[in-house]
Amino acid sequence: MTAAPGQLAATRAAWIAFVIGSGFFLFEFVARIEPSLDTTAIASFFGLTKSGFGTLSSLFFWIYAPMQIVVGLLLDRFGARKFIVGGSLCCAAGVLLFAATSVAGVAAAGRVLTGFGASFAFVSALWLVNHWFAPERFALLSGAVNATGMVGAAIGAVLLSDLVGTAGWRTVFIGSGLAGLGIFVAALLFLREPHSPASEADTGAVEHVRQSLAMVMGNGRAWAIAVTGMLYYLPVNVYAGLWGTTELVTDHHRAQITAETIVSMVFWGMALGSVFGGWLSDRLGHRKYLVLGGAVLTALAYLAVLYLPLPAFTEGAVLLAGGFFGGFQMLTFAMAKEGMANDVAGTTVAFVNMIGIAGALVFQPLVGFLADATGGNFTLALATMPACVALAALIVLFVPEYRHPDHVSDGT
Ligand SMILES: N[C@@H](Cc1c[nH]cn1)C(=O)NCC(=O)O
Repeated sequence: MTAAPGQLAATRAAWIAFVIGSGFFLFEFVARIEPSLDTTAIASFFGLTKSGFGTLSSLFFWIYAPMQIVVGLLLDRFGARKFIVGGSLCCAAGVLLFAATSVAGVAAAGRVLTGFGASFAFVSALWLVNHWFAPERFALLSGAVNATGMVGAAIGAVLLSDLVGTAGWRTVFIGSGLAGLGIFVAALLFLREPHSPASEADTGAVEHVRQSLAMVMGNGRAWAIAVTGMLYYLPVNVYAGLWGTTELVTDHHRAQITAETIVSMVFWGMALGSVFGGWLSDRLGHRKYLVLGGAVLTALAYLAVLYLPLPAFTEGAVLLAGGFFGGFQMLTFAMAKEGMANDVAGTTVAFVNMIGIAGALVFQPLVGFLADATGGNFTLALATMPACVALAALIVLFVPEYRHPDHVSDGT
């Protein structure tokens, strides 16, 4: 039997939305890490100290984190198209502004604009997956969105580092800003709005915010899953994203480049694991015990790397496994969203993401504080990572399995 032309057009529109949503996430992930590609040159160009440069770069997150819930509320009420178009334009404009100025204050405004635009990417991509595709494809496709960001950032960082060395950081920023404008044009021309509760929503803005927040933030199950996701996600931002390399250099006496290579395995593993975990979960039609099992194996992997005297190759292999099973944390988005009505899908995903990011913002300095307090013992300070992931496994054990009728497939 052949598909009707209308169905073919919808399938095409769904995949175009997936590619544009993932492409936007990939672009914003590159934009967020871009200043780290040449910290010394950028700091001296703007006449900044290390701490001044750190503040300039972190402005991205100051706006990105609180915007998450706002983005979720907007998507559920107005749909995704206009926010992906506007968000990608702001993000690209912010990157270009950063590259075009020699005034630190203007660069700071550019960084804020980048973070503001970027805040629409991840949640919008998951919102599009939710509303364009059948419920039993959500875990796989949301895992694929995550993997695009991870792989793109890992490959991009290597390629762009080389390019920064030869062409200079401003050229690289301009190139990536232009790529962001490409996403903007693609969204403007090709992105179609899916059918969703937002298409028919007619509640006033204040009432929409009040009702959606009450539904999501008043739901104990959503909180438990958000905290599970946050604890489970910590090693990615805190170990792999900040302190892991230092721990391997100071406590395991690895060379800097070896330590960086070992730590990068987390991101590769995470890209593979978020797709595989999503595929397996959709195939089994099950989430909870995959999150539980994945979290236990992740905790064991980090414990092994921290405490066993392993050769460098084995450390890399174990962190690849830790990243792989860490990728199963993406299932917390499916679990949370499926427990709620479809008209708060965006707000629910945004809430889980915001709690996850907030956790990293607290734990990055906390691990630094613990390392200082223990006389520079990073192994002990980072033992909080497997402990938190094990706690995530314990919490999810008590989360009831529930699927809202909105997320039961009608077979189409
Ligand atoms: N995987 C998420 C973060 C998360 C939050 N809770 C569980 N995981 C992610 O990568 N989000 C992208 C972002 O930085 O917004």
